[in-house]
Formats: sequence, C-alpha cells, structure tokens
Amino acid sequence: MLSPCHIVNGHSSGTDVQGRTSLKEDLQQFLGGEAPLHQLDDLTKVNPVTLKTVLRCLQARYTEDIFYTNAGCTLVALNPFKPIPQLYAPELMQEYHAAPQPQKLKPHIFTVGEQTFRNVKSLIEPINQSIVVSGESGAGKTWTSRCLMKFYAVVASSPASCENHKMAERIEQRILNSNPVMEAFGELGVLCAVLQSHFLWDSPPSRREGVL
Ligand SMILES: Nc1ncnc2c1ncn2[C@@H]1O[C@H](COP(=O)(O)OP(=O)(O)OP(=O)(O)O)[C@@H](O)[C@H]1O
Repeated sequence: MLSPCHIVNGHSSGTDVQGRTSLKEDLQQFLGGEAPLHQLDDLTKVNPVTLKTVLRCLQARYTEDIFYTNAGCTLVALNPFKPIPQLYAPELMQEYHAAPQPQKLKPHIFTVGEQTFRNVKSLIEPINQSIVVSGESGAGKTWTSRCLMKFYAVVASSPASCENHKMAERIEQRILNSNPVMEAFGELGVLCAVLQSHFLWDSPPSRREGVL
C-alpha cells in the first residue's frame, strides 16, 4: 500500500496548514476532479471498476483516515500504521451490535463480526461461521482477528453479568493463544508457495445455551 506522502511528489514535506491544503488540492487534481472517491464505501461502485480506479478510491479513503471499504460482500481493511482508539471503542461495538441493519453503517470489521454473530444466534444452518482474514505479512491480519475477538467478548457478555464477561475474556484469550498454531499452518503454506501467511479460524466459537 502506498502511503499518502507518495501520492504527490515534492509537496508533502510541509506540516503546516498550507502544506496540508496543497496536498489535498494536489490529490484532488491527481484524482482528476472526479466525484470524491473517498465517499464511495463500496469498491463495486467505482466506475469503471479497474485496478487503477479501485486503488485510487482506497488511496483517497486512506488520505481521509477511512480504513475500511466494502468490496461487495468482502471487506477491505487498510493498515493505518497508527493507533486509532476511537475506531475500536466499546461504544462503537455496541452501536454495530444494536443496529437493525449493521451493513448500512460505515464499513467496519464490526459489521462482519455482528453478521456472523447474528447468524450463529439465529441457529439457521449453517450455524458454524468462518471468517477468512487474508493479506500480506504486516497487513493487519492478527490485529483484525484480535478486534473480532474483542468485539465478541464485548457483545456476547451481558454487562450485568461479571461471570459472563470473564468467560468471554477467557474465550478471547484461548483463541488468541491459538494464533501461533494457526499462523504456523499459514507459514507452511508460504513454503509450499500456495498461501502467503494466511490463517483461518472459526468464529465465533460454538454457541451453547445462549452464551458463547
Ligand atoms: N487497524 C489497525 N490499527 C492500528 N494499527 C494496525 C492496524 N492493523 C495493523 N496495525 C499495525 O500493523 C502491525 C502489523 O499488523 P499485524 O501483526 O496484524 O499483521 P499480520 O498481517 O498479522 O502480519 P504477519 O502475517 O506477518 O503476522 C500491528 O502490529 C499494528 O501495529
């Protein structure tokens, strides 16, 4: 992924307001004065859908600090390379959890988490859900998996029940502890030139009597 400072050569060194303004102007010029690409929250809406336009859209969103974009039923996550606590706040998790249609909210890993959670709760076949997190080394797969585990820990535990919360934390920890094993399978794939540091895991864990 190109960092925004690579987009406009020679204009990104200034950190003052004027520098930032010219960066934005240059970027807009670079984008050819098209409709603001960062507002497209689904890559299938980019017209025409080409590698160039898709990358431009992701670049434009990255520049606006928007790190999640839908691509049809797939979610594309960009690594912000900086901490963004508000993007993973428990309040935001609850917002996605409580939304009648989470897919209508801004693209987020919590949408994926909530959808699978609802599928498990609905007990409609197939009850077991899988989420595939893939990407290059350093893309943010482990981070994303942790976000999902935290999400399930928050939404699956009743705030009134301390015991439920503790159990959710124990489940989160167990799954996170299994990461090295799952990653080892991924690395084996790299050696075989089949996969590139990918791992799969079941999520959320099987549901028993109403609790995760
Ligand atoms: N959403 C995010 N917000 C903030 N920082 C992030 C985010 N995603 C990734 N990072 C940063 O990028 C680093 C690398 O991410 P991560 O370890 O998840 O990559 P990975 O895809 O699992 O890499 P590998 O395949 O090599 O294990 C993290 O340590 C974190 O600092």
